[in-house]
Amino acid sequence: GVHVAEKEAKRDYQEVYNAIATKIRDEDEYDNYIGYGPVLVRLAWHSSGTFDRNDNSGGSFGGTYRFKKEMNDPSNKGLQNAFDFLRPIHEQFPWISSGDLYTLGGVTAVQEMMGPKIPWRSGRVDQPENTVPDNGRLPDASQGASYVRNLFDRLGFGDRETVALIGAHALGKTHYENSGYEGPWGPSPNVFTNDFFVNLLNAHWTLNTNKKGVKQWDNDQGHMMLPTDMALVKDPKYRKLVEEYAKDQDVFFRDFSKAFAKLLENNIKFPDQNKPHYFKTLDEQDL
Ligand code: HEM
Ligand SMILES: Cc1cnc2ccccc2c1N
Repeated sequence: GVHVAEKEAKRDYQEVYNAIATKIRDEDEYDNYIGYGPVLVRLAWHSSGTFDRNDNSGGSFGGTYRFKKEMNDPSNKGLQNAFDFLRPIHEQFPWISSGDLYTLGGVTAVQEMMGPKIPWRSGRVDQPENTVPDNGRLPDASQGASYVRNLFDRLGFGDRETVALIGAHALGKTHYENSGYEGPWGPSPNVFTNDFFVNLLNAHWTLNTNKKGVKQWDNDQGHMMLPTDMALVKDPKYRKLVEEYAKDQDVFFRDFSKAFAKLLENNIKFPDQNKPHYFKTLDEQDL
């Protein structure tokens, strides 16, 4: 059922943001100098993407990613790097819940990679191991548009929100050892832009079977797209949205911010007194 967030305690969440942001800035060598930003965004998404609106199960509230059943979900391969990155932050701020930490990690990463401000509320409460949702709720990259539409409908999202959210694939890369997909990263692996949409529309894509026997789309500049990425330009309704975001990065940023905040808060009711935080970036604080 829907969880009720606990009333916000007198805590300095900007301090936690700054600790995460400083660590992202310092540890820049991870993944061939992409850094930890993208994998932190993916952890926030995967810890929230287990939500099912049909029975109000899953979602970020209980921080259940910390249990091995969820951590070992094949869809979560590679996220251990984000979990290990956040461990010393959790030791420094033991009062923060796992769910708040995983989602705050994603918000910090988006903003420090020059993405839009993401409003964030605290109050998630760790839940016990017997509340871990079943594996298999996170999306399969080999599928087409109708699968994507159904999966994001289960998460409570329409077409606009779905296309905006998948725009996060401008960040980071795929890794053979995690998902069986491989590709040198996109044009801006650690800077949040609308490049994913521009790339989708402008490059010449060919479908190949990679050395792991997995089908993926490759282009002449060495970038790749997943089948579910390509579905966004094959489906006429999705394609309209891809064109809109490729033309106007500000509209993409506005829609992404709303959808990402909603994703991180699915299945949670927040008390009115828990106002959304709009965190300052390190640059904005001259740190
Ligand atoms: C149809 C929906 C989606 C599918 C099938 C999908 C699938 C994948 C796959 C297969 C990878 C590569 C993982 C690896 O090999 O390390 C990946 C990476 C990533 N995904 Fe998605 N994803 C989806 C939606 C999203 C959404 C909604 C977000 C965030 C809002 C997101 C953020 C990321 C990021 C940031 C990475 C890069 C991680 C890294 O560089 O380590 N994805 N995704
Ligand atoms: C350019 C591009 C396309 N698709 C992706 C899917 C997952 C992760 C990264 C991606 C990426 N950089």
